[in-house]
Amino acid sequence: MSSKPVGYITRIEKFSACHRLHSPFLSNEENVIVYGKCNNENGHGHNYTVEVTLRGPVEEDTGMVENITELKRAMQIAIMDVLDHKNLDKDVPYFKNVVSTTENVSVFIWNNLTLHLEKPSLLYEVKVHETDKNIIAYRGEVIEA
Ligand SMILES: Nc1nc2c(c(=O)[nH]1)N=C([C@H](O)[C@H](O)COP(=O)(O)OP(=O)(O)OP(=O)(O)O)CN2
Ligand SMILES: [Zn+2]
Repeated sequence: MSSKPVGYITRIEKFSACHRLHSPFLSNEENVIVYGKCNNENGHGHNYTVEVTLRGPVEEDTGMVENITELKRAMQIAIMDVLDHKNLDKDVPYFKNVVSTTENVSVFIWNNLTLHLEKPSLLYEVKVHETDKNIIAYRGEVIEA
């Protein structure tokens, strides 16, 4: 029986976007209490950093888990083309009824990458830095509610 080493490859992209944290499930008063300054009616902006990690065997023939050029291509389509320089709430249909928290931005990116990666089963983690201090990761896990 043969075995292959398992590698993790990560690529980073940065995008700028604005948004407003406002839940349709809460009253205006509740939104102010929950989101504070982030509920500002005219929104606010971030310079987001996204780290996407693929996990898989280091293939003997190529020496790679996946060609980073392929990851770069998929991230351009699934992240940059749809989120960079956008108003998340108004320009991205997914966020019409989904609050544009960094958790949900991470889930959106994960879902979109699975549609555009040549080998979506390699997707291991999406990590989004909303600010230098606020960082959220999603690994495609769900919990039955
Ligand atoms: N669980 C989450 N909490 C919060 C989110 C989020 O996406 N998920 N988002 C926000 C706001 O969007 C807000 O913009 C965060 O910015 P801010 O508080 O200014 O960021 P910092 O903590 O880095 O800034 P300080 O310098 O520490 O004030 C809020 N919560
Ligand atoms: Zn914000």
